[in-house]
Amino acid sequence: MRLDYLSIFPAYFDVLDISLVGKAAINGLVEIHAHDLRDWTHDRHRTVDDTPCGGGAGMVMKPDPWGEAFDEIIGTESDPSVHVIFPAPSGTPFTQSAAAELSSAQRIVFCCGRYEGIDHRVIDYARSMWTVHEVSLGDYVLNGGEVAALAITEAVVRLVPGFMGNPESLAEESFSAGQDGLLEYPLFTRPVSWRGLDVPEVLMSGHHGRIASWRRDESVRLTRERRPDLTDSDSSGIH
Ligand SMILES: Nc1nc2cc(Br)ccc2s1
Repeated sequence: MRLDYLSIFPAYFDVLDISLVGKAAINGLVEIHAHDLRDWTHDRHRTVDDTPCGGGAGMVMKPDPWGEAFDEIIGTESDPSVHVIFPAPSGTPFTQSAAAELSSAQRIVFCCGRYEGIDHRVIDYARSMWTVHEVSLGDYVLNGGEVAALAITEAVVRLVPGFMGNPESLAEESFSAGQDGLLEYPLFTRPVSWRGLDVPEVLMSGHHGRIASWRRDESVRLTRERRPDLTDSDSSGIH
């Protein structure tokens, strides 16, 4: 899997060299390329933004640098196997299933907006050429798409076959299919008693049936408490 990042702050992605994703890069599972969008400007000030047509506050990212960067980084041929991701507050909520789908992609290009956002024609052009995802990480606004791109990267790359040492652990995580799309149950380890707080007895019983039942009940309880929106989804197993 090749991952490209287009940003006016490419140094944000240096962290990928030291994180788990860096390990995958070393193993050859992923190839990471960060690019400075200003490298595709031609004026002395390396300008990437301009005032919004129709008025309004703030600045909008000009389409020209993006188009030239696309030409060099991705090419000028249409290819639906290339996934282009635009993190944006107005995007579709990013989910574990979206991460799972992207984990089989061979090419992902992250376009990290700044200012008030990117000229919409950039997204329209990308849609005419590649598979585009406008995604949000939640109902809050960041200063740019870089942090969102890092979060999406981690969610996707950890699902790439061969990345996780123990792929079985993925099956029991929150939102995973193995968890019926529910939130993960509470976890405990030794010591059995810590500062007056004990591990639930059932987990020390060695009775696998009771343990499984307790964990399921806890997942259902937590999901109903914290994410009632998940309890009606088809994959949740609870209605
Ligand atoms: N939650 C998010 N906020 C932002 C802000 C900008 Br500017 C670009 C992308 C995103 S994703």
